Amino acid sequence: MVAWSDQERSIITSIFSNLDYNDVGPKALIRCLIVYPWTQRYFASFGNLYNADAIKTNPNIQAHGTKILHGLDRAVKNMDDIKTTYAELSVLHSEKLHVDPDNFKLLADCLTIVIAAKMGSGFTPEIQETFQKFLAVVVSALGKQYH
Ligand code: HEM
Repeated sequence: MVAWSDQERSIITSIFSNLDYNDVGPKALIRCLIVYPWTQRYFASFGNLYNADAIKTNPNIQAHGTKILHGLDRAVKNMDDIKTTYAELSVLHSEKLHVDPDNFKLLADCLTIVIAAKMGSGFTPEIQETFQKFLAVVVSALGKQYH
């Protein structure tokens, strides 16, 4: 089990409570699809992903980016049991969507970049340390049902 100090809990809660999910979620997913174009293959049913502009303005991508942030919100609210919280989501990504679990890390990195840009100098190394720990637990939990 992962242990969280009170300080780490308050850092994670405060980062997320200050985020606009409708802004940050789409930006992170858009960045992932442009920077790592092979991730586009999972979104074949989402319509036009022909170039960066098409990806940026695709309403299905925007909606899905927001959905991912709401997915992360569940981990924030269940920090002591992220593994169980994500068991079903892990099965979905593995068995139904066949998403290569390496991609979780790539999306997590894109999210870090978007949040760092938003927070500016407020995204101190200490804040990043806690945020990376949180994302590492999320990525590991999402990969748990792969075999
Ligand atoms: C931080 C990592 C991620 C989180 C928290 C997350 C969360 C979610 C959530 C909440 C859903 C909706 C599940 C449902 O409808 O019940 C979903 C669906 C999906 N995810 Fe992820 N996801 C992550 C990473 C990824 C990555 C890296 C990819 C592919 C590169 C991916 C591809 C998909 C696809 C294709 C769907 C189904 C979309 C649809 O057809 O509506 N996910 N994800």
